[in-house]
Formats: sequence, C-alpha cells, structure tokens
Amino acid sequence: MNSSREKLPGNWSSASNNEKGPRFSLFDQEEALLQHADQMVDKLDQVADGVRELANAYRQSYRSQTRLLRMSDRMQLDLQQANQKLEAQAESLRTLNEALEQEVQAREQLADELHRLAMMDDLTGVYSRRQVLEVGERELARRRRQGLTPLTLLMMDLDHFKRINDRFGHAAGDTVLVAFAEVLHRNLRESDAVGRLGGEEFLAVLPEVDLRGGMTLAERIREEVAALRIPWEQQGDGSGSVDLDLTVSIGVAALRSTHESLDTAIMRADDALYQAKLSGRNRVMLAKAEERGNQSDPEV
Ligand SMILES: Nc1nc2c(ncn2[C@@H]2O[C@H](COP(=O)(O)OP(=O)(O)OP(=O)(O)O)[C@@H](O)[C@H]2O)c(=O)[nH]1
Repeated sequence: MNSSREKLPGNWSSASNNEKGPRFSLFDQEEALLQHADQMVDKLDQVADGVRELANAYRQSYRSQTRLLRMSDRMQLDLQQANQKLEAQAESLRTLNEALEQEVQAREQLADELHRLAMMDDLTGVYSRRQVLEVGERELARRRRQGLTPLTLLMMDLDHFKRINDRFGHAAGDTVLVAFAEVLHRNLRESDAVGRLGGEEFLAVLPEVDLRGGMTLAERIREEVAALRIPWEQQGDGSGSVDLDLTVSIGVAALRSTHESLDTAIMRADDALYQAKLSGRNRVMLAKAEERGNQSDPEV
C-alpha cells in the first residue's frame, strides 16, 4: 500500500498519515487557493471594469474632441465665407458710394447750370429778366439804407427788329442781339447790371448814376449802336454778304425818392421808351416826372 502512495513534497503529507505534526488539508489549500483566485479574478474584473470605463471615457472624450475639431473647422469655413461675403459687400458699397458721389456731383453741376441759366440770358450773356429785377430790388434797398444815392434805369428796345428777322432770318436776328449786348458790355461799369427782359428789350440798372449821367450813357449807347455794321453771310440764293445795321430807342428814368418802387420807376422808363418809339425811334427820351409818382420831386 505504502509503495503505491505518492510521497508529498515538504511538509505536505497525506491525510491518512497518522504521523504527528502540522497537517495540511489539500481541500483547505485548494479552497484557499480558489478563494484567492476568485478574489484575484474579482480584482481583475474590477481592474478590467476600470480599464473599460477609462477606455469608454477616453473614447467619448476623443469623439467629442473630434466633433469639436470638426465643428471648429466648419466654423472656420463659415467665418471665411462670411468674411468673403462681407468683403464683397464692402466692395459693392464702395462702388455704390463712388457712383453716388458722381451722381451728387452731376446733380450739383446741373443745379449750378440751372442756376446760371436762371440768372443769365444764354444768347447774349447779360442777366435774365428775373436776375436784373432782383439786382434792381437789391440796389433799391441799399439806396434806402444809405439815403439818397442816385439810381438810374435805362429801358432799351431795338428798332424794327422784326424786319431783320423777317428779311435775314432768326439767326441774323440773334447775331444782332449779341452785337447789341457787346455794345452794352463795352459801355457799362462793373457796378451796373443789365438784363434782357424778353425779345429785343433790355433793362440797365445804374447805381450811383444820376439822371444826367444816365442820359450821357444812353446817348453813347444809341450812337454806337447806330454806327454798327454787322457782317452777315446770307444763306441759299441770297445775294451774298451784307452789313446789318440797327438802331435802338432808350427811355431813361431816375428814382425820385427812397419811397418810389422799382416797378414804378421801370414803368416811367418804359413810358419814356414808348415816347421815343412814337417820336421816330433811334433816340433817347427822359421819363416825365409829372406822369406818375411824386409831383414835388421832378427829375426833368
Ligand atoms: N432772332 C430773335 N428774334 C427774337 C427773339 N426774341 C424775340 N424776337 C423777335 O423780335 C421781334 C420783335 O418784334 P416787335 O415787337 O414788332 O418789335 P420791332 O420789330 O423791334 O418793332 P419796334 O420795337 O416797334 O421798333 C419779333 O419778331 C420776335 O419774334 C430772339 O431771341 N431772337
């Protein structure tokens, strides 16, 4: 029997041995080992759980990082696109602004041109009717402020102007009007104002000029106009080059007092002009003081 029994190493002996000394139960040992192994397995399980949790956490954080990175890439792209759009909008605003500035400039030029047209007679370069009357009113107001500074008006009308138009055409009439305006420019001073009231009728406002000075000036203008010979090339089957001549009738009136209105003075000058026409044209006539206005302040 003994020979068939295996000899156990160290202190281990068979439970069937009746020898004294420590006895080890294989079962207990196995049990202990198994318990230990179970504990180890539990711990390993716990470690594995921990590792799994860590791995999960790591995976989640990796995913959210990747998501964030993708989002930031997208946002960067969106920002770039938005920036490009803004730059394009800024560019078109700049272009729009330039166009607006050009438009404003063009409108200002147009307004200046309209103002100039309202102020000036385009054909002759003298003031328009509106402007010469405005200057006249301004001068009258200044005269009232400063007392009895003289102011004289010349109302001028070309004689038989219609004949020139009828015989030589409208362009010839225009040339005559320009030539007459040149005579006026030559004879008037910087402080004087002259305007075309309409057709072939002109008004000169002469501040600081008394009746005698006005008469002298009107006479000089009349003489220069009568001496004009304006060369004119006839069109079509006309008889070639001719000299256009003309005369002018002038009515002169000086403001009689600071109370007299410009309109009244103009009417007196106009009446004098009418008298000049009636008396045979090509002459200067003075306004008659007794016809209208202040009887105690005659001017002739
Ligand atoms: N060429 C030209 N003619 C004009 C212009 N404005 C008006 N007229 C003409 O001027 C002429 C004026 O004629 P009337 O009012 O009869 O005056 P007039 O022939 O000068 O006669 P009196 O004033 O009585 O000496 C008309 O035939 C108008 O058509 C213009 O800007 N250019």
